[in-house]
Amino acid sequence: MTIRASIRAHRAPRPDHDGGAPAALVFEGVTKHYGSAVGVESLDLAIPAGELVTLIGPSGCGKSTTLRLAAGLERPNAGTIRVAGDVVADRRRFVYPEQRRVGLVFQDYALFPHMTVAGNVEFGLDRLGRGERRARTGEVLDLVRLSHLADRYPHELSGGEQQRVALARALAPRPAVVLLDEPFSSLDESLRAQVRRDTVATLKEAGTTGVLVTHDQTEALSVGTRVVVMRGGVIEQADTPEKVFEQPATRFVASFMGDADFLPAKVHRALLTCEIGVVSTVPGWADADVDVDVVLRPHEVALLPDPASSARVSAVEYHGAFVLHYVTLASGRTLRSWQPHSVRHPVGTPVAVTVAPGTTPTLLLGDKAITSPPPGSSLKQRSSEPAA
Ligand SMILES: Nc1ncnc2c1ncn2[C@@H]1O[C@H](COP(=O)(O)OP(=O)(O)OP(=O)(O)O)[C@@H](O)[C@H]1O
Repeated sequence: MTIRASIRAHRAPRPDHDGGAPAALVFEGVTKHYGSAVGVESLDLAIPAGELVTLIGPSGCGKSTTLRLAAGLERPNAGTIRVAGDVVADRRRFVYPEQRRVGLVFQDYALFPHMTVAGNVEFGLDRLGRGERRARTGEVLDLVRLSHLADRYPHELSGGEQQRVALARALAPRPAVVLLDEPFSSLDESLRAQVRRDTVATLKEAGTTGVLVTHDQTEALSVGTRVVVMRGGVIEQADTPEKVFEQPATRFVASFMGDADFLPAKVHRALLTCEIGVVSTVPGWADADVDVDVVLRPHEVALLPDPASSARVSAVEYHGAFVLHYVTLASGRTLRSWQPHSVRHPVGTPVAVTVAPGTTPTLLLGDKAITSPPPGSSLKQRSSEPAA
């Protein structure tokens, strides 16, 4: 089964409905090409109401194209896009951005400089009467805790406050989904975490579905109720943050979402072994005999000085709370290991390398993760095969 097919199957029975209520945003077989460049290819994704989905992937993988298609800033070449159950783009139909129930928050906020905070928020509410417009503006400014700055102009606000105005403006018309394109990237590190927490809390409080594009792996994992990892215009994996990190579907996801090292390994009679010895048992693989690669993350690798070991610490990087140790194994391959702040093994120290207890490492066959023995890897099967 291809990854795309498996993602579809996993959303059964109806990809665009969640217990009767339509999903907030649905892409069905959506393709967008720019000449010969692939923006997105046969994209299938259903985002239930109330979720906050993070979109992540390398530069050029199609994140912004996905948002722009949802917003109505691009027309798909093929496929169907639905917002809150309504078709907004397909072969025949195309609903313009201002008529879609989507709100947008961009990296640069795009506030109108000549309008006050209240003016900026009221701007998208022109279909309401004056009284209702004022009341709704007051409500969303309360929500983002900016009521006291309603009469200021954007240049009189901090970056974090401008971001909150942009969010209030996006939320004011009660959109079915808010699309956020790297909304925190122009904020400095110390402010970013606070603004991020405020934004997530505001979206939750408003009960609004969000799709957030980010370059930052930690942000994708910590903010999203679901993380969508893209590559080359297609979805590699769409899952909970825990699954994406702990059970990556592919070699690419394993290496893109956090640090990962790969070692050739073998599963024989339910025992996973590689160059560092026995890694773990693999329940349910009692009859298997198969060569795989094992994915080891630095927090799963334990070190202990051992003069008899041929593995050596080859580099040490100080990261503050933790210290990253690079270890060169007898084969010349390198593994990384996070050690607590107080532990520093000098370069050249011989170390025994083991896997932290309780680790259930991901196994790869080629570039895909496997959770059960592949066909043809059973010892029983092989012993019953007639000799050639
Ligand atoms: N207007 C355009 N004209 C031609 N090609 C485009 C256009 N917009 C996007 N592309 C191409 O489509 C692909 C996807 O671009 P997109 O902007 O969606 O990627 P991205 O994942 O958002 O990248 P980044 O992280 O760098 O912002 C890229 O190969 C890009 O060069």
